[in-house]
Amino acid sequence: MTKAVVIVNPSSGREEGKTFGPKVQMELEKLYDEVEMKWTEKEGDATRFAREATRQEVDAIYALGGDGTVNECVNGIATEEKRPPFGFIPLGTVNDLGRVLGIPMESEKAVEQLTKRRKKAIDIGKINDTFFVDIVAIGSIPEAVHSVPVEEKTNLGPFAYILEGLKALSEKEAYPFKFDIEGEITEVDSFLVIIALTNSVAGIPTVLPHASEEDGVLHLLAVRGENVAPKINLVPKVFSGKVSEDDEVFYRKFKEADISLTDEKKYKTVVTNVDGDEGDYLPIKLKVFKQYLEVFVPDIDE
Ligand SMILES: Nc1ncnc2c1ncn2[C@@H]1O[C@H](COP(=O)(O)OP(=O)(O)OP(=O)(O)O)[C@@H](O)[C@H]1O
Repeated sequence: MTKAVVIVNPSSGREEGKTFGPKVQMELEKLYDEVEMKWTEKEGDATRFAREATRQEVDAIYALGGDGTVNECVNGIATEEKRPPFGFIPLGTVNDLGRVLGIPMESEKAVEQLTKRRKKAIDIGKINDTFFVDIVAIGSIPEAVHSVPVEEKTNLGPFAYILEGLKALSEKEAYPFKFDIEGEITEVDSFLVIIALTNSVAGIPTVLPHASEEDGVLHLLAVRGENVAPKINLVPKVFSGKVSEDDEVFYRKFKEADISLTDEKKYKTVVTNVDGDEGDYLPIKLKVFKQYLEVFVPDIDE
């Protein structure tokens, strides 16, 4: 007797969960004896459902939702010793992990692919006590993202973040970061720090061309500079992946790191963005868990 649990956030993206939920159920019933649908109502539901299902030792957990829902489900699974494979249909605006794994962005196609799949073990990261699957971002650009209205996100997709970020650049200053990367201390003034697991940032697959979802390291990129305005020309370079050529960018890969500020009084003012949603304030501890989670990806050879 095999069982899968499907966690649906009906509010994600363009609210397609309601339409696609039953289609996903029908498709997965070809693979599992029982498919249980769980509909989220509020923050925390997806984590709770995923943890309950993991403890029941179900054969697979699936999510239908945006990056926030995927993050919540992974947080429910990752704390447990025996972890079922995880699949998802991206319904949000950015869907970095979905892009990296080759999951179709068109929900109809992604549903069709559900039965033509293989498993792949991917890295996940941890910031303080929370797991993440994609990215931690800190600075003026990610802070601006927190104020992007939901409608703008839904209509413009990833560009909403970039537009909002560029607006913020003219007004904001950099923060005095202190990176403790496996014992090496570096102080960098920066308005944008990205810690990524994959090569896709804000839906753009070229930002960290050498990063891969299974390389067992976190990739940190910080744009150097005290004042934001003179650095504005660096942003297109960052987003076209030409970052390593520039002395004005600090880049390291690592397994564990602490990020704080040289000025402790500013700690409570600098908040992180974790997989697209607001996360902890600085200081933070980061760690990677190599090939820790099995995910379903489309099997293109089949
Ligand atoms: N039934 C619900 N109604 C409203 N909000 C919900 C419901 N269920 C869960 N939520 C909240 O919705 C949040 C955002 O969901 P999610 O990230 O999946 O969609 P999104 O914001 O449209 O996508 P993206 O993050 O890619 O932009 C979740 O973190 C959760 O707190």
